Amino acid sequence: SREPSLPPGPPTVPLLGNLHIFPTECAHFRFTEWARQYGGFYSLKIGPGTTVVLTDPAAVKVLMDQRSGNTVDRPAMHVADCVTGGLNTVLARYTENWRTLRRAAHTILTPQESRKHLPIQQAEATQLLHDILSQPDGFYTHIRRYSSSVILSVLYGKRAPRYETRETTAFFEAQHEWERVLEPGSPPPIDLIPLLKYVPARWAKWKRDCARTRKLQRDLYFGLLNDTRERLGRGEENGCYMEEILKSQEELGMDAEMIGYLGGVLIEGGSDTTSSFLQTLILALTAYPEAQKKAQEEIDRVVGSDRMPTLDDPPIPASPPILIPHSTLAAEEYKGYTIPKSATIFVNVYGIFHDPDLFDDPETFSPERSLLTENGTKPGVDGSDLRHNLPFGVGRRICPGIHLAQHSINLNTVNLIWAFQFSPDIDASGNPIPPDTSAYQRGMFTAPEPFTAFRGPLGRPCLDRAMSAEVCRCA
Ligand code: HEM
Repeated sequence: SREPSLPPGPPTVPLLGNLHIFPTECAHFRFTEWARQYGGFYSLKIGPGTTVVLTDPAAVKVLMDQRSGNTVDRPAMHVADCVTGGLNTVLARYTENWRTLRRAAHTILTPQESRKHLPIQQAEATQLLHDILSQPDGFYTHIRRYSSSVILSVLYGKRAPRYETRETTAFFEAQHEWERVLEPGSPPPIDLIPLLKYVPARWAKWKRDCARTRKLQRDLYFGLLNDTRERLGRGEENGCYMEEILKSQEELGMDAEMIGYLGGVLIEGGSDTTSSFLQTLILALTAYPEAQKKAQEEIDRVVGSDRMPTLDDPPIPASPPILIPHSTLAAEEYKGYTIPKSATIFVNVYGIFHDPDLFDDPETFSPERSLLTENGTKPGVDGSDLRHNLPFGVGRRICPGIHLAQHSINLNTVNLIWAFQFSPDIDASGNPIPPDTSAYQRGMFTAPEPFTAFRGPLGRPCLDRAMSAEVCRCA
């Protein structure tokens, strides 16, 4: 049962607590329903353990940003340790290894360093326009090619000129297996019943899945690292990030194992997040033609037809539904309640940005709301506890790739709206079939289900000129 010192939550049953009603897919919808019932700070009992869900910007600010020293940990995840030996920065506990990996990631991803990668992003963004123009139906995969090519170039100086490039397909294969391993409900509840760790592999499918995923990841991450090391040995530097890390390896206190996984987590962090945002953007533009029209008019006013957009043109925020869970290092007091040590904390970003008390008509895609007030809240409502970059995380765990990601997002958002008209499919009677904006793939790294969107180029003379050039397909 729920301890009296915990914030309220759904009624519990013996032994399981709330485990039997814990959502295993699209958790943000259920988390949001409960928030409307129990408030922005409520608890769930998962067996003997405690989970806290935050859907209140003030609670997020205090507990996750201001008291981040205590909420910086991640919950135990045995399967992640089996696959990466505790060296995946995103899922790692608050250990010395995490601090070392995080420091190293930070050195290349500062605002100044991120600006140096802009020429790569601009070149890849131009190829993205070219690819969509020449093969519109493939826009979904062209976007995935874009994001993995940017991160592979930044890290290893190696492009992915095609979606079928060896490293890209190897990455998507490994990522697919990784997502299956991490999918809630896919492995048995090992973190709740640690005895399950000792079941022999021949009876534990999850162990065989972990071993296969580990091999796929290591083949790719250490293969890329070895290529870089060998290139350095031949004196053929190309100025990529992993060269810097290899050169300052001792100073950073990293061994080869850590460097391999650092590269891996940055490929993972930099690929599907960025592409999911851009796919979501196209989904929203297709479903909300009025919003698309307004954005095009604004871009026409600022950019026009004679030049392509640049990064100084307008920005837009991104939004994953729930942040990666955090965990407490010690008990934490808030509003008269006590969150115990080792409690799991979810920040329900979806629930916050869909709160009708904070936002007018929150279900509607309406970017212009951000022009009315700083965080897009209703006029007269205090939105000062919100942060526009909340979708990138909180406290000491905030996404280190935020600047690189913002450049990709801003550049491609403006490019896509400037260059194309996205519109829904048409049925047999000629009526538009609006895409389902809530159809998202299940799993930890969510993205819209593939959808169709007719798109026509907007007749930009300078786009035509740029597109008539040959696109370099070399790596
Ligand atoms: C639209 C793009 C992106 C979004 C929305 C995004 C979002 C996030 C979020 C929500 C977290 C968890 C923060 C938390 O626990 O509070 C995170 C962590 C992380 N991200 Fe990103 N990210 C993006 C792009 C990138 C890029 C481009 C990179 C690498 C170049 C990257 C690398 C990482 C890493 C390494 C972590 C783990 C941080 C840690 O746990 O210490 N991300 N990201």
